[in-house]
Amino acid sequence: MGDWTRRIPFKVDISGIIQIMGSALYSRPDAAVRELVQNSHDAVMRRRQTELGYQGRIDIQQFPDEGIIEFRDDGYGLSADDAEQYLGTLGIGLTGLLKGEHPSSALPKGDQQDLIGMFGIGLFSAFMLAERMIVESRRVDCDEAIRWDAEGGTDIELSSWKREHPGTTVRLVLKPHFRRFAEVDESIENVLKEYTDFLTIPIHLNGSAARVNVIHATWFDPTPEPEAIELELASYFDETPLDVIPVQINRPAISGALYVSPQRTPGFADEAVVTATLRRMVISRRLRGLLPDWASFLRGVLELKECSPTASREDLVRDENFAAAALALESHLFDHLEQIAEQEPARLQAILSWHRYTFAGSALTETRLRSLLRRAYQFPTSQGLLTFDQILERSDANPIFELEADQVVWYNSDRRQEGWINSLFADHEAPCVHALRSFEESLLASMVADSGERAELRFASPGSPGFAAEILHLDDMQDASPEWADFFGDTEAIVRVAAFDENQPVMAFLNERHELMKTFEELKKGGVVPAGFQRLIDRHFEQGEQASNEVLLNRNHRLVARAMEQKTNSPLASVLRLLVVNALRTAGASLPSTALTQQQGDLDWIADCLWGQKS
Ligand SMILES: Nc1ncnc2c1ncn2[C@@H]1O[C@H](COP(=O)(O)OP(=O)(O)OP(=O)(O)O)[C@@H](O)[C@H]1O
Repeated sequence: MGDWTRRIPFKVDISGIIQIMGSALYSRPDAAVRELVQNSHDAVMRRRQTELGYQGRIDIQQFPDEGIIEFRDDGYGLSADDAEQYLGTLGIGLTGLLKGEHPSSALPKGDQQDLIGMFGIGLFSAFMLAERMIVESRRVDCDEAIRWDAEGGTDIELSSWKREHPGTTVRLVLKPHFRRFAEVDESIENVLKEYTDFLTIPIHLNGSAARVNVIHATWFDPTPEPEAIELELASYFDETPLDVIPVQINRPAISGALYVSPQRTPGFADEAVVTATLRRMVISRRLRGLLPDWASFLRGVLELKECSPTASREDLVRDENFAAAALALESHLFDHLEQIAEQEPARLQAILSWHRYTFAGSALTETRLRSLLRRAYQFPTSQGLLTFDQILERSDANPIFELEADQVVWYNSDRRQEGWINSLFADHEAPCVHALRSFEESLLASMVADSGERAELRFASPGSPGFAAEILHLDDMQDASPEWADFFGDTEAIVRVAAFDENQPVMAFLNERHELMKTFEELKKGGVVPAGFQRLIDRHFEQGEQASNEVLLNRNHRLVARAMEQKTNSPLASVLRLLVVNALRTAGASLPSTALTQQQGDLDWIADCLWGQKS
């Protein structure tokens, strides 16, 4: 056989496609209810555009005995041609053409923007629930009505029909295992509440005078009352907003409202969850990825006019319009928060303290958030709660001691030292920040780094430059000699000597990193350390700062002075070591077991010297 070429057309297996539409495109069978309501909505909207004073309504009627459910509207209706062209053509709907979504559309894109449909496939979702679908319709400008009758995949029967008023009735003869949609009110009510609450067209179930979709959705109005938004959000989401953020963005067009949830989210790995609507039809109640990661405490409803739904209308397409909406929302949120930082700082502080961990954690990577937090996030300090800007203002470095830094920010990270550090800083203009909660130390470090090269963060401990001179007013501090350092070795503390208040022999300073390391070692002894925990610890120590407790011996104290004049094997040296161990333990340090054994040895040695060796 020679070479050959043949042009073949793409082929479509209609019944196969309909089968897929009915089983795999939508994640839930009740999506068909939404699609049919949406078609009625569009028909009513079209008629509203042509007839002044016409309101329109949608009726859903269940016939439990027959296993039938009907969707009725008094909207624009269909002519015989419309029905032939659009009802049975997969992929083309008049709605999409009217909106200019389809390539063959004659209309400029942008007209008819109140209509929801666009793909020309939604009607077929009915075959998820139904084995047969009958559409009866009369177009507003036609005298004759039509009847369109189809079973999934077979030929469609189109015939003339009688109908008094314009509008459309879609009748579904349900598959046996979906008969509940004809029998149970709630099965329909729940779907309607989930998707259609915000539609402006009233929907009535089984002839009831009350509409099923009742939400006013003030937040979609062009100039809504803030109080009304707050009340409606509270009733819709069933929680009290801590702060309401109305959203009216023109480009890209987004409207709605967000609010700060009073629920503390478990961690900042969580995402904000918003209800997204398109032409007021709910697309998703858990839309992710739209709000910035740090805004996980936000909830709300947003109409995203320029975003596109996926074909199943269960999510939004992550395209450039979605990205633009996300960007605009982030900027809107910042503008809002920055505005309340200016106008109502107390309110912002209340929000920050409620969602402290989320804000502080996220501000580590978000510079704009961090600069907002500088003005609003309150750190506990030796002078009470202060924002970073207030801390920096009070932390001017003393030019006599500091050549390299304009500001020195002191911090303590160990809760047990809070009172002790406060007493040391009591007569200082500079506060000491107690960075006690997780992230606060890193947040503080990032804020100091943001303040320029001439701002420094220092640990409030004698090992830090300037601490002894500036804070303790000690200008003679020295390291203990190697012999003495070795003598105190088992305490694992760095020992220094200086002259201070003669009644206080020893000062002890805890180092939180050291203490953490000890806890970690204990854990290790007890068994395997979980990998995640190990990584956390490693990261914590990566910052590479010293990790030792510190002790200052007072050379003004009689006993210390005498002891240090002698050798380390003198009984007085052992007394001194007992004082050091005691000071560390009083401060809350965890000491190695060798130091505790040594304490017993020291006591025995002192007793031997006083009273002679035990016989
Ligand atoms: N109740 C109705 N009244 C008038 N026309 C209707 C009605 N239901 C369907 N149609 C017509 O049938 C077409 C196809 O409907 P279908 O639901 O398949 O697609 P669509 O609504 O256009 O788009 P999508 O797939 O995005 O929902 C519609 O565009 C509309 O012209």
